[in-house]
Amino acid sequence: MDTRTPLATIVVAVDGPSGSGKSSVSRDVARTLGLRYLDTGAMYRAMTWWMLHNGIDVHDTDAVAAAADKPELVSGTDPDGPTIHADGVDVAGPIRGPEVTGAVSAVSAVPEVRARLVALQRAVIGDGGIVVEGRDIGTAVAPDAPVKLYLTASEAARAARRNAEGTDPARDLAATQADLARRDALDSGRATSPLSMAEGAALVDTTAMNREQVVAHVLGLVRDRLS
Ligand SMILES: Nc1ncnc2c1ncn2[C@@H]1O[C@H](COP(=O)(O)OP(=O)(O)OP(=O)(O)O)[C@@H](O)[C@H]1O
Ligand SMILES: Nc1ccn([C@H]2C[C@H](O)[C@@H](COP(=O)(O)O)O2)c(=O)n1
Repeated sequence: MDTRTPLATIVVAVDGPSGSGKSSVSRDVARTLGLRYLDTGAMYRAMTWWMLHNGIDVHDTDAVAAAADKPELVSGTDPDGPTIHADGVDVAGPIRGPEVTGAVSAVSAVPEVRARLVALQRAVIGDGGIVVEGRDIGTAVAPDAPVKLYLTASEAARAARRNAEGTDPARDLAATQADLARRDALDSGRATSPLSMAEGAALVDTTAMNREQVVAHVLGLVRDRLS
């Protein structure tokens, strides 16, 4: 069977733990190939921002479930400038703050939230031509994607990369590493669509690779599947 796919309809599914390089590598790959780019983590963060902004207790599963269909969430897919709006508000900045980061795993574990966002993600994917990154893209959102990747790196490497971003110079490496480990455990341990490597996915351990090397490797894997 010929499993090659035209570039215009390809779906590249990229999963992996926090800080493994999913967003940066996916954006570079999409930009290079002229594909769209979808950051599904930003959608879970925007949902979480909306819950906090509207006074919903993010640890009250019933309250989160009841509100899951309320926010209007719109994702822009230009890899040069991805956007995310909740009820018309540009939330790209606030969703990266500590309040949302601390609450997003709890909100993401609620099945009604996942069902809503998976439906939105599939609508954005449409006929393809896109790189989609998150935690469950190859396992749940687009299991038939022609290219499925699982990016990972050691916890120490991922923490060092996060700290090198310098957004919080006071933060020490051990605290960053502990936060990554906490979020990985919650994301891998939840009952619905836990973070795991999809069947047929290529494992890319980026611990000893720089960003350019990872992008070149991934571009090779994608080009192998193009018709
Ligand atoms: N191979 C690499 N070597 C060194 N630094 C890298 C590499 N890949 C990505 N980075 C850097 O590591 C940081 C984390 O990468 P990125 O945000 O892409 O990870 P992520 O998997 O999308 O994380 P999250 O799931 O938390 O959003 C960024 O500053 C990025 O530039
Ligand atoms: N497909 C996805 C994407 C993200 N999440 C959750 C789990 C993450 O901790 C959180 C934030 O994602 P990030 O911005 O760090 O990539 O969103 C998920 O459950 N499924």
